[in-house]
Amino acid sequence: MKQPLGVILAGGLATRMGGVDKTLLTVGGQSLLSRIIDRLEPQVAGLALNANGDAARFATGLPVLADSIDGFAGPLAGVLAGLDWAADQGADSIVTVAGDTPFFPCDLVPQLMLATEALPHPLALAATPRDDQGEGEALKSGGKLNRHPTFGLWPVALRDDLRAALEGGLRKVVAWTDGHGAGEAVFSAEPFDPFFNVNTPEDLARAEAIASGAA
Ligand SMILES: Nc1nc2c(ncn2[C@@H]2O[C@H](COP(=O)(O)OP(=O)(O)OP(=O)(O)O)[C@@H](O)[C@H]2O)c(=O)[nH]1
Repeated sequence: MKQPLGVILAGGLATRMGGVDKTLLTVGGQSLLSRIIDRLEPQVAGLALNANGDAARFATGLPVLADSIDGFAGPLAGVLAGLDWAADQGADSIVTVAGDTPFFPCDLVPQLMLATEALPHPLALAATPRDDQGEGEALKSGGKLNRHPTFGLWPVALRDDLRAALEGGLRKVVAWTDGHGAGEAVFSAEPFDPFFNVNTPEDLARAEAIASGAA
């Protein structure tokens, strides 16, 4: 399988953060966007940012992909924008990461690719053990997992299916991935959940503490 392209999802409204661009917030003196680029770039064949509105505000040099589905249809709209871009590039798949999640695993992409080896499509979501059970228990096959719908591997071959689903009103990511037999790549949630994301000012303070080694 070819190395996927990477797409950073930053197309949401960030209402809990007062409508600011969360990717431009800084943690440890570095913007979330720059942290995410540093972590994702070595794992993918090329990168783009999914965001709506004026693209110039990001000033990263990355292509900025706007949603093609009207009315803030959620992260799947960003996945679709990424798949359309990837099709133009002649790529087979993309990996998405959320633009408000600065500590995602450095082996995200290879683990997602491994999780789809025996599947008809390169389609998988990242997951971590649920909080209410021990890590060892959850990592055993059949353990209960939290899936992270913005961290996935998505096949270009399913983009027309995804567009039709979105145009039909589908918004829930796992409803679509479950319908296509998506795999799961399971990551440790210790010492903290690597998919912890910054939704509120309190989350930003926690991210600062993690980055400084205090949490
Ligand atoms: N392209 C796109 N991405 C979205 C949309 N809504 C949310 N996202 C992205 O999906 C991820 C999870 O988003 P949410 O936490 O639901 O929304 P948010 O905008 O981050 O924050 P809230 O408005 O406070 O819920 C983030 O990476 C968002 O940028 C959308 O309508 N379009």
